[in-house]
Amino acid sequence: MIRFEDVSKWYKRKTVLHPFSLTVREGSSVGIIGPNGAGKSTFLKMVASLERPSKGTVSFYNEPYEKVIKQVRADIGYVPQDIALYEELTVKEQLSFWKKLEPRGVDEGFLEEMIQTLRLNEVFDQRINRLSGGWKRKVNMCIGLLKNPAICLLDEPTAGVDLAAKEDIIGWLQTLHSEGKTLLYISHDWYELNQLSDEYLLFASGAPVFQGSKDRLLVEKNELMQTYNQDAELSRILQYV
Ligand SMILES: Nc1ncnc2c1ncn2[C@@H]1O[C@H](COP(=O)(O)OP(=O)(O)OP(=O)(O)O)[C@@H](O)[C@H]1O
Repeated sequence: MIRFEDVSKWYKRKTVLHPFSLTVREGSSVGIIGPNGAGKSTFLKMVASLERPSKGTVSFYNEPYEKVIKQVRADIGYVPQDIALYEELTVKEQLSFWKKLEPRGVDEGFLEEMIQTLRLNEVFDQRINRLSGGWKRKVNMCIGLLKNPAICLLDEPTAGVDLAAKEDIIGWLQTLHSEGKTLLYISHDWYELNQLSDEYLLFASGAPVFQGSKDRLLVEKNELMQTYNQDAELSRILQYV
């Protein structure tokens, strides 16, 4: 349902993603892995339509992106790696601020379930600047997914959080997956990846070099390590599969 065809991306003279093609199935939960700087975030931003390809085409629902742009915008929720919250607001104020910005309104039942699962009600009246990194990341996630999106994109959703917050976040993402939503998330954490992914997308040196199940990754990992033997970080990642 999401298809990249011969897509590449460059900034000025710097090529960040070399030409690649891939498809993401509706309802799949895709763990995006790879060394720093391999192009994972740029790829995710292109799915989110925050970045456009320099060359090639992206289609959603078998239609070119340009034709279904409105539906795509409505269907996508993006949780950025960087937390950008208003530090002076309480969690409650923060959520109501972002709710007002949703053009189609918010499904209150869904929001309530997300708040409960992430236990945000425990810190509802606290200002953001008083919260730990784990709570901030949960608020950040709640805002990114406020509109109950069919396609959930998350850039390192559990980076820097403690185990309790991690369990909450993983639990919520598992719920979304079980409801048939499509999940794409970047992670460096094999615990999280094992809990959530039914498919892996591995980036190396500016291109996706593997897409498939964990079983297939296990079969192909030695070959991948040999092919990219200059990339010590990639070998390190694959050692933990
Ligand atoms: N707006 C930009 N202008 C120029 N270069 C960029 C821009 N955005 C990303 N890059 C470069 O593209 C390359 C890939 O970056 P990207 O953030 O996609 O990698 P990543 O795999 O997500 O890395 P990380 O794991 O560190 O987040 C990096 O070398 C980065 O410096």
